[in-house]
Amino acid sequence: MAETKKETKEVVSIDEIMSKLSLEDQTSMKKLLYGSNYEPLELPETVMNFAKKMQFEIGSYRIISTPEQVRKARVVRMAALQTKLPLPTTAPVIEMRAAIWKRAEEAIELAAKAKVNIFCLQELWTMPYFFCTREKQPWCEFAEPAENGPTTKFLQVLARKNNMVIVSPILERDEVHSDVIWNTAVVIDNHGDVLGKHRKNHIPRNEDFNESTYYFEGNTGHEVFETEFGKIAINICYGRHHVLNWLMYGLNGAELVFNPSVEAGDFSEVIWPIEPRCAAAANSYFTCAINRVGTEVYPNEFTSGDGKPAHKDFGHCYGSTYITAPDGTRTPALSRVNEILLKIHFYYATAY
Ligand SMILES: NC(=O)NCCC(=O)O
Repeated sequence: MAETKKETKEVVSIDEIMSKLSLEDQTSMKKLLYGSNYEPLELPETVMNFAKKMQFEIGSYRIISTPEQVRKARVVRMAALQTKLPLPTTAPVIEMRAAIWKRAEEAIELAAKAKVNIFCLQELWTMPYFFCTREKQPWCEFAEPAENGPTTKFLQVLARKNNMVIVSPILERDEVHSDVIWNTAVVIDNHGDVLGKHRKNHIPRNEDFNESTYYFEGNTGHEVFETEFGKIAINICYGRHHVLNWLMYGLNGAELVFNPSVEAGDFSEVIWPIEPRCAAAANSYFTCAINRVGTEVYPNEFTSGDGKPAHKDFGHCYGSTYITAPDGTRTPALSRVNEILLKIHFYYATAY
Protein backbone atom coordinates (compact mmCIF):
# COMPACT_ATOMS: atom_id res chain seq x y z
CA MET A 1 0.00 0.00 0.00
CA ALA A 2 1.44 3.39 -1.00
CA GLU A 3 2.22 5.84 1.71
CA THR A 4 -0.03 8.89 1.80
CA LYS A 5 0.21 11.99 3.91
CA LYS A 6 -2.72 13.32 5.84
CA GLU A 7 -3.04 16.86 4.49
CA THR A 8 -3.27 19.63 7.03
CA LYS A 9 -6.46 21.61 6.62
CA GLU A 10 -5.72 24.10 3.86
CA VAL A 11 -7.55 27.35 3.23
CA VAL A 12 -9.68 26.75 0.12
CA SER A 13 -9.38 30.23 -1.38
CA ILE A 14 -9.46 33.94 -0.61
CA ASP A 15 -12.96 33.98 -2.07
CA GLU A 16 -14.08 31.40 0.43
CA ILE A 17 -12.83 33.60 3.25
CA MET A 18 -14.53 36.61 1.66
CA SER A 19 -17.81 34.70 1.41
CA LYS A 20 -18.14 35.20 5.17
CA LEU A 21 -18.57 38.95 4.60
CA SER A 22 -21.85 40.66 3.72
CA LEU A 23 -22.70 40.62 0.00
CA GLU A 24 -22.04 44.35 -0.18
CA ASP A 25 -18.59 44.00 1.37
CA GLN A 26 -17.81 41.03 -0.88
CA THR A 27 -18.64 43.11 -3.97
CA SER A 28 -16.46 45.98 -2.77
CA MET A 29 -13.58 43.66 -1.86
CA LYS A 30 -13.71 41.87 -5.21
CA LYS A 31 -13.78 45.14 -7.10
CA LEU A 32 -10.77 46.39 -5.18
CA LEU A 33 -8.87 43.11 -5.42
CA TYR A 34 -9.67 41.98 -8.95
CA GLY A 35 -10.89 45.05 -10.86
CA SER A 36 -14.32 45.59 -12.33
CA ASN A 37 -13.95 44.45 -15.93
CA TYR A 38 -14.84 40.81 -15.45
CA GLU A 39 -18.03 39.02 -14.65
CA PRO A 40 -19.05 35.44 -13.90
CA LEU A 41 -20.02 33.58 -17.06
CA GLU A 42 -23.00 31.28 -16.92
CA LEU A 43 -22.53 28.04 -18.79
CA PRO A 44 -25.35 26.00 -20.34
CA GLU A 45 -27.01 23.41 -18.12
CA THR A 46 -25.73 20.58 -20.34
CA VAL A 47 -22.17 21.69 -19.66
CA MET A 48 -22.76 22.00 -15.93
CA ASN A 49 -24.40 18.56 -15.81
CA PHE A 50 -21.48 17.00 -17.64
CA ALA A 51 -19.05 18.72 -15.23
CA LYS A 52 -20.97 17.31 -12.29
CA LYS A 53 -20.95 13.83 -13.79
CA MET A 54 -17.20 14.02 -14.31
CA GLN A 55 -16.71 15.51 -10.83
CA PHE A 56 -15.14 18.71 -12.10
CA GLU A 57 -15.69 22.13 -10.65
CA ILE A 58 -15.64 24.97 -13.17
CA GLY A 59 -14.75 28.60 -12.68
CA SER A 60 -16.00 30.61 -15.66
CA TYR A 61 -15.67 34.30 -16.33
CA ARG A 62 -15.94 36.84 -19.09
CA ILE A 63 -13.56 39.72 -19.51
CA ILE A 64 -15.60 42.75 -20.46
CA SER A 65 -14.37 45.00 -23.24
CA THR A 66 -16.00 47.61 -25.40
CA PRO A 67 -16.44 46.47 -29.00
CA GLU A 68 -14.87 48.77 -31.55
CA GLN A 69 -17.01 50.23 -34.33
CA VAL A 70 -14.68 49.56 -37.22
CA ARG A 71 -12.70 46.45 -36.46
CA LYS A 72 -14.51 43.16 -36.00
CA ALA A 73 -14.50 41.82 -32.44
CA ARG A 74 -12.79 38.50 -31.88
CA VAL A 75 -14.01 36.19 -29.14
CA VAL A 76 -11.42 33.88 -27.62
CA ARG A 77 -12.56 31.10 -25.31
CA MET A 78 -9.77 29.66 -23.29
CA ALA A 79 -9.43 27.18 -20.48
CA ALA A 80 -6.79 26.02 -18.06
CA LEU A 81 -6.81 22.85 -16.02
CA GLN A 82 -5.43 22.51 -12.49
CA THR A 83 -5.36 18.94 -11.24
CA LYS A 84 -3.89 16.72 -8.55
CA LEU A 85 -2.28 13.32 -8.98
CA PRO A 86 -4.99 10.68 -9.36
CA LEU A 87 -2.75 7.93 -7.87
CA PRO A 88 -0.01 7.75 -5.22
CA THR A 89 3.51 8.48 -6.53
CA THR A 90 4.34 4.78 -6.11
CA ALA A 91 1.96 3.78 -8.93
CA PRO A 92 3.73 2.26 -11.97
CA VAL A 93 4.67 4.86 -14.58
CA ILE A 94 2.29 3.58 -17.25
CA GLU A 95 -0.64 3.39 -14.83
CA MET A 96 0.01 6.87 -13.49
CA ARG A 97 0.23 8.34 -16.98
CA ALA A 98 -2.93 6.55 -18.12
CA ALA A 99 -4.88 7.79 -15.08
CA ILE A 100 -3.68 11.38 -15.65
CA TRP A 101 -4.52 11.17 -19.37
CA LYS A 102 -8.03 9.96 -18.53
CA ARG A 103 -8.66 12.96 -16.30
CA ALA A 104 -7.31 15.35 -18.95
CA GLU A 105 -9.46 13.74 -21.64
CA GLU A 106 -12.55 14.30 -19.50
CA ALA A 107 -11.56 17.92 -18.91
CA ILE A 108 -10.92 18.51 -22.62
CA GLU A 109 -14.29 16.97 -23.46
CA LEU A 110 -15.89 19.27 -20.92
CA ALA A 111 -14.03 22.27 -22.35
CA ALA A 112 -15.17 21.30 -25.85
CA LYS A 113 -18.80 21.30 -24.69
CA ALA A 114 -18.13 24.81 -23.35
CA LYS A 115 -16.79 25.76 -26.83
CA VAL A 116 -13.25 26.40 -25.64
CA ASN A 117 -10.76 27.00 -28.44
CA ILE A 118 -7.44 27.29 -26.54
CA PHE A 119 -6.70 24.86 -23.72
CA CYS A 120 -3.60 24.73 -21.51
CA LEU A 121 -2.51 21.97 -19.15
CA GLN A 122 -0.30 22.47 -16.09
CA GLU A 123 3.52 22.15 -16.01
CA LEU A 124 4.72 18.51 -16.37
CA TRP A 125 1.11 17.49 -16.44
CA THR A 126 1.67 13.77 -17.10
CA MET A 127 3.68 13.05 -13.94
CA PRO A 128 4.46 13.73 -10.29
CA TYR A 129 6.83 16.67 -9.72
CA PHE A 130 9.61 14.27 -8.77
CA PHE A 131 12.61 16.63 -9.09
CA CYS A 132 12.62 17.03 -5.32
CA THR A 133 13.89 13.42 -5.08
CA ARG A 134 16.94 13.82 -7.37
CA GLU A 135 16.42 10.13 -8.22
CA LYS A 136 16.65 8.84 -11.77
CA GLN A 137 14.42 5.78 -11.72
CA PRO A 138 11.61 5.32 -12.33
CA TRP A 139 10.93 9.01 -12.81
CA CYS A 140 12.86 9.68 -16.00
CA GLU A 141 10.66 7.11 -17.71
CA PHE A 142 8.00 9.83 -17.80
CA ALA A 143 10.11 11.72 -20.38
CA GLU A 144 9.06 11.35 -24.01
CA PRO A 145 9.66 12.95 -27.42
CA ALA A 146 7.84 16.26 -27.94
CA GLU A 147 6.87 15.90 -31.59
CA ASN A 148 5.80 12.26 -31.75
CA GLY A 149 5.71 10.90 -28.19
CA PRO A 150 2.65 9.09 -26.82
CA THR A 151 1.23 12.12 -25.00
CA THR A 152 1.46 14.33 -28.08
CA LYS A 153 -0.20 11.63 -30.20
CA PHE A 154 -2.94 11.26 -27.57
CA LEU A 155 -3.64 15.01 -27.56
CA GLN A 156 -3.45 15.41 -31.33
CA VAL A 157 -6.58 13.28 -31.65
CA LEU A 158 -8.42 15.40 -29.08
CA ALA A 159 -7.26 18.69 -30.64
CA ARG A 160 -8.45 17.61 -34.09
CA LYS A 161 -11.74 16.21 -32.81
CA ASN A 162 -12.58 19.35 -30.83
CA ASN A 163 -11.11 22.05 -33.11
CA MET A 164 -9.03 23.13 -30.12
CA VAL A 165 -5.48 24.39 -29.68
CA ILE A 166 -3.88 22.41 -26.84
CA VAL A 167 -0.75 23.45 -24.94
CA SER A 168 0.90 20.39 -23.40
CA PRO A 169 3.77 20.97 -20.94
CA ILE A 170 5.66 17.68 -20.66
CA LEU A 171 9.11 16.34 -19.84
CA GLU A 172 10.78 16.02 -23.23
CA ARG A 173 13.32 13.34 -24.12
CA ASP A 174 15.22 14.39 -27.24
CA GLU A 175 15.88 10.94 -28.69
CA VAL A 176 17.68 12.43 -31.67
CA HIS A 177 20.27 14.06 -29.39
CA SER A 178 21.44 11.44 -26.87
CA ASP A 179 18.18 11.36 -24.90
CA VAL A 180 18.78 14.85 -23.47
CA ILE A 181 15.90 15.92 -21.22
CA TRP A 182 14.08 19.27 -21.36
CA ASN A 183 11.11 20.87 -19.65
CA THR A 184 8.98 21.57 -22.71
CA ALA A 185 5.55 22.83 -23.72
CA VAL A 186 4.25 21.37 -26.98
CA VAL A 187 1.74 23.46 -28.94
CA ILE A 188 -0.77 21.40 -30.91
CA ASP A 189 -3.01 23.36 -33.26
CA ASN A 190 -6.74 22.88 -33.77
CA HIS A 191 -6.09 20.59 -36.75
CA GLY A 192 -4.02 18.27 -34.60
CA ASP A 193 -0.65 19.33 -36.01
CA VAL A 194 2.33 20.16 -33.80
CA LEU A 195 2.87 23.90 -34.30
CA GLY A 196 6.07 23.90 -32.29
CA LYS A 197 7.49 23.69 -28.80
CA HIS A 198 8.97 25.90 -26.14
CA ARG A 199 11.67 24.78 -23.71
CA LYS A 200 11.59 26.32 -20.23
CA ASN A 201 14.21 29.03 -20.25
CA HIS A 202 14.74 29.75 -16.54
CA ILE A 203 14.92 26.83 -14.13
CA PRO A 204 15.00 26.75 -10.32
CA ARG A 205 17.79 25.47 -8.12
CA ASN A 206 16.28 26.35 -4.79
CA GLU A 207 14.78 24.39 -1.89
CA ASP A 208 13.34 21.12 -3.28
CA PHE A 209 13.07 22.45 -6.84
CA ASN A 210 16.16 20.56 -8.03
CA GLU A 211 15.50 20.88 -11.75
CA SER A 212 19.11 21.28 -12.84
CA THR A 213 19.72 17.70 -11.67
CA TYR A 214 17.76 16.67 -14.74
CA TYR A 215 17.97 19.38 -17.43
CA PHE A 216 19.23 22.83 -18.23
CA GLU A 217 17.82 26.09 -19.49
CA GLY A 218 16.01 25.75 -22.81
CA ASN A 219 17.39 26.81 -26.16
CA THR A 220 14.22 27.75 -28.01
CA GLY A 221 14.05 31.46 -27.15
CA HIS A 222 10.80 33.36 -26.68
CA GLU A 223 8.75 32.08 -29.56
CA VAL A 224 5.15 33.11 -30.17
CA PHE A 225 2.82 30.65 -31.87
CA GLU A 226 0.31 32.04 -34.31
CA THR A 227 -2.86 29.98 -33.90
CA GLU A 228 -6.24 30.44 -35.56
CA PHE A 229 -7.55 31.93 -32.33
CA GLY A 230 -4.70 34.19 -31.29
CA LYS A 231 -0.95 34.53 -30.83
CA ILE A 232 0.11 32.54 -27.81
CA ALA A 233 3.34 31.97 -25.89
CA ILE A 234 4.39 29.86 -22.92
CA ASN A 235 6.54 31.12 -20.06
CA ILE A 236 7.03 27.97 -18.00
CA CYS A 237 6.89 28.31 -14.21
CA TYR A 238 10.18 29.79 -12.90
CA GLY A 239 10.35 32.10 -15.94
CA ARG A 240 7.56 33.98 -14.17
CA HIS A 241 10.15 35.59 -11.86
CA HIS A 242 12.00 37.22 -14.78
CA VAL A 243 10.45 40.39 -16.09
CA LEU A 244 12.61 40.44 -19.21
CA ASN A 245 11.31 36.98 -20.06
CA TRP A 246 7.75 38.32 -20.04
CA LEU A 247 8.87 41.35 -22.03
CA MET A 248 10.35 39.23 -24.80
CA TYR A 249 7.06 37.42 -25.41
CA GLY A 250 5.36 40.79 -25.66
CA LEU A 251 7.94 42.16 -28.09
CA ASN A 252 7.46 39.04 -30.19
CA GLY A 253 3.74 39.75 -30.47
CA ALA A 254 2.08 37.49 -27.91
CA GLU A 255 -1.57 38.20 -27.10
CA LEU A 256 -1.86 35.53 -24.43
CA VAL A 257 0.99 34.07 -22.36
CA PHE A 258 0.46 30.89 -20.36
CA ASN A 259 2.48 30.23 -17.21
CA PRO A 260 2.07 26.52 -16.44
CA SER A 261 3.66 25.92 -13.03
CA VAL A 262 4.42 23.72 -10.05
CA GLU A 263 4.42 25.98 -7.00
CA ALA A 264 4.36 25.35 -3.26
CA GLY A 265 5.41 27.28 -0.17
CA ASP A 266 4.59 30.50 1.63
CA PHE A 267 7.03 32.78 -0.16
CA SER A 268 5.98 31.53 -3.56
CA GLU A 269 2.32 32.06 -2.74
CA VAL A 270 2.92 35.69 -1.81
CA ILE A 271 4.26 36.55 -5.24
CA TRP A 272 1.99 34.21 -7.23
CA PRO A 273 -0.84 36.77 -7.53
CA ILE A 274 1.57 39.56 -8.40
CA GLU A 275 3.97 38.50 -11.13
CA PRO A 276 1.67 37.26 -13.94
CA ARG A 277 -0.74 40.08 -13.20
CA CYS A 278 1.99 42.72 -13.47
CA ALA A 279 3.23 41.07 -16.65
CA ALA A 280 -0.21 41.37 -18.24
CA ALA A 281 -0.47 45.04 -17.39
CA ALA A 282 3.14 45.85 -18.29
CA ASN A 283 3.13 44.06 -21.64
CA SER A 284 -0.49 44.53 -22.70
CA TYR A 285 -1.41 40.90 -23.14
CA PHE A 286 -3.46 38.31 -21.25
CA THR A 287 -1.67 36.00 -18.84
CA CYS A 288 -2.85 32.70 -17.43
CA ALA A 289 -1.00 31.26 -14.42
CA ILE A 290 -1.74 27.57 -13.77
CA ASN A 291 -0.64 25.58 -10.73
CA ARG A 292 -1.29 21.99 -9.67
CA VAL A 293 -2.95 21.09 -6.35
CA GLY A 294 -2.16 18.68 -3.55
CA THR A 295 0.76 17.32 -1.59
CA GLU A 296 2.80 14.66 -3.38
CA VAL A 297 4.45 12.17 -1.06
CA TYR A 298 7.48 10.21 -2.34
CA PRO A 299 8.58 6.72 -1.28
CA ASN A 300 12.13 7.68 -0.19
CA GLU A 301 13.19 10.52 2.06
CA PHE A 302 15.20 13.25 0.35
CA THR A 303 17.21 16.34 1.20
CA SER A 304 18.13 19.24 -1.03
CA GLY A 305 21.39 20.41 0.51
CA ASP A 306 19.64 23.27 2.30
CA GLY A 307 20.16 22.03 5.85
CA LYS A 308 16.58 20.89 6.33
CA PRO A 309 15.91 17.43 7.79
CA ALA A 310 15.13 14.67 5.29
CA HIS A 311 11.51 14.61 4.27
CA LYS A 312 9.15 12.93 1.80
CA ASP A 313 7.15 15.79 0.29
CA PHE A 314 7.98 19.25 -1.01
CA GLY A 315 4.91 20.97 0.41
CA HIS A 316 1.36 21.73 -0.63
CA CYS A 317 0.85 22.87 -4.21
CA TYR A 318 -1.70 25.60 -3.78
CA GLY A 319 -3.50 25.70 -7.14
CA SER A 320 -4.91 29.26 -7.35
CA THR A 321 -4.94 29.33 -11.14
CA TYR A 322 -6.09 32.69 -12.54
CA ILE A 323 -6.17 34.89 -15.61
CA THR A 324 -5.34 38.58 -15.98
CA ALA A 325 -6.39 40.94 -18.77
CA PRO A 326 -4.13 43.66 -20.19
CA ASP A 327 -5.90 46.31 -18.09
CA GLY A 328 -4.92 44.46 -14.90
CA THR A 329 -8.39 43.01 -14.26
CA ARG A 330 -8.04 39.44 -13.06
CA THR A 331 -10.30 36.53 -12.31
CA PRO A 332 -10.64 35.21 -8.76
CA ALA A 333 -8.19 32.40 -8.04
CA LEU A 334 -9.31 28.81 -8.35
CA SER A 335 -9.32 26.62 -5.26
CA ARG A 336 -6.12 25.96 -3.30
CA VAL A 337 -7.17 22.33 -2.84
CA ASN A 338 -9.51 21.10 -5.60
CA GLU A 339 -9.12 20.18 -9.24
CA ILE A 340 -10.91 22.76 -11.39
CA LEU A 341 -11.29 23.80 -14.98
CA LEU A 342 -11.05 27.56 -15.45
CA LYS A 343 -12.80 28.86 -18.51
CA ILE A 344 -12.84 32.41 -19.74
CA HIS A 345 -14.13 34.36 -22.71
CA PHE A 346 -12.39 37.45 -23.79
CA TYR A 347 -13.06 39.81 -26.62
CA TYR A 348 -10.73 41.99 -28.50
CA ALA A 349 -10.53 43.68 -31.83
CA THR A 350 -8.77 41.81 -34.54
CA ALA A 351 -6.30 43.45 -36.87
CA TYR A 352 -7.20 43.45 -40.56
N1 LIG B 1 8.51 24.35 -11.32
C1 LIG B 1 9.13 25.48 -10.96
O1 LIG B 1 9.85 26.08 -11.74
N2 LIG B 1 8.91 25.94 -9.72
C2 LIG B 1 9.50 27.14 -9.28
C3 LIG B 1 9.66 27.25 -7.83
C4 LIG B 1 10.03 28.67 -7.46
O2 LIG B 1 9.29 29.58 -7.85
O3 LIG B 1 11.05 28.86 -6.83
